[in-house]
Amino acid sequence: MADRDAGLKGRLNRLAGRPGFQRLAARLPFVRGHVRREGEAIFDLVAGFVQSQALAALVELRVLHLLRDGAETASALAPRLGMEAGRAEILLRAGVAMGLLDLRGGRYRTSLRGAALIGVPGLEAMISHHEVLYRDLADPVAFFRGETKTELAGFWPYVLGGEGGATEAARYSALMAESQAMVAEETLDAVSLRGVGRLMDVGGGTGVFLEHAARRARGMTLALFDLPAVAEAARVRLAAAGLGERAAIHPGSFRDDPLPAGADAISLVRVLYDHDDATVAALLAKVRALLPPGGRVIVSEPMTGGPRPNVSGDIYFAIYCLAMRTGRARSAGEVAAFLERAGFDQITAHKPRRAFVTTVVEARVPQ
Ligand SMILES: C[S@@+](CC[C@H](N)C(=O)[O-])C[C@H]1O[C@@H](n2cnc3c(N)ncnc32)[C@H](O)[C@@H]1O
Repeated sequence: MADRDAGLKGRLNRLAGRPGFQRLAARLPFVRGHVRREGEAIFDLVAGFVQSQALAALVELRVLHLLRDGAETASALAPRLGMEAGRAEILLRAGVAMGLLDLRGGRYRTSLRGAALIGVPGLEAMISHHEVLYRDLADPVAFFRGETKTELAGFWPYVLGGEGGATEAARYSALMAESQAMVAEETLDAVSLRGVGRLMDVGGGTGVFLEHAARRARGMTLALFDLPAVAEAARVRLAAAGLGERAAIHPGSFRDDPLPAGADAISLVRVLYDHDDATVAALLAKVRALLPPGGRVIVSEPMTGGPRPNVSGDIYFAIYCLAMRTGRARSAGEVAAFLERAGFDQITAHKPRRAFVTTVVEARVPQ
C-alpha cells in the first residue's frame, strides 16, 4: 500500500513539474485556486531573503516610527532616509506589500501590522541582529556542510560557559530580556503554579520570567541561577522591581556547580536549545535529583514541529541554533524523551498557542 502511494505521489510530482500541466491546471475551475496559491507560496520562498532585507532597511531607518503618527509622501520622507525620492518610493512600496505600511493618495502611513511590529518588545532589535545570521548564511551550502566559521557563535559568548564579560552580558540582556516578557506570559498561561512553594529559574537571565511568575503566585518564593555576570544583572533588576527580598540570586554554572536546593519547581526557559544533548541530559539529571517527589520541571522554548516541521521551529530556530553551533532546536517529543530518561513522569507537552514564541513541556518527579 505504502509502495502504491509512493508510486502515485511520484507520478503526480512528475506531472506537476511539467510546465504544460501547470498552464492547464491554472485554467481548470476546481484546481486553479489551489494552483494560484501554490504559485504564490513558491514565489514567497523565492523572494524571502529580499523581503527580509527590505524589512531590515525599514527597521534600521525607523520608517515605521516616522510614519506612525502621520502620513507622508515618498519625496517628503526621502531626505530623512538619506536617499533620493525614487529609491524611497521603492522601499516604501515594499513596506506596503509586506502589510507594514498603508498607501493612500500617494502618502504612506504605518499600518496596524506595522504598529504591532514596533510594539513588540525586542522585535526590532532581533530583526537588526539578523545581519549576523545572514552573513553566516551567505554561502548556504557551506553553512549546511558545517564549513562556515559562524559569527553568530561569537555573538552569544555566554552560552559557551560564561567567558563573556559585562559587555556581552549587557548585550545579551538587552536582546533576551525584551522578548522574555512575551515568552514568560505564554509559559505562565500554559502551566499552573498552584501549590508551588519555591520556583527556581535556571538560566533565568535577568529575572523577567520570575517577575511575571511572582505576580501570578503571590505566596511563592523565588530563586534564580545563572552565570555570574548575568546573575548580577538579575540581582539589580529584581531589586528594582521590588523583589529583592523574595528572590535569592545564585551565580554559577550548571555545568560545573551544584544547583541550590529548596525549590519544588524548576523552570528552564530558552535554556536547553542552547546546549548539546550531553549537557541537556546532565542538566536534567541534576534538576531531577534536586526536586522532591511531586516536584515539577517546566521547559519552555521554541521547538521544532517534530513529525510536522513548521516555519518557526524547523526553519528559523533550527537554523539559528545551527549557526550558534552549541545546541539545537528540539521537538516537544524529543524534550519529553529527555525528561523521561532523566526519571520524570506525568510529562505533558502543552499545545503551543504561538509556537513562534514558545512551546511548553512540563513533568513531575514520581511520588
Ligand atoms: C537564551 S538565554 C535565556 C534567558 C532567559 N531564561 C530568557 O528566556 O530570556 C540562556 C540563559 O542561560 C544562561 N546560561 C548559559 N549557560 C549557563 C550555565 N552553564 N550555567 C548557568 N546559566 C547558563 C545564560 O547566561 C542565559 O541567561
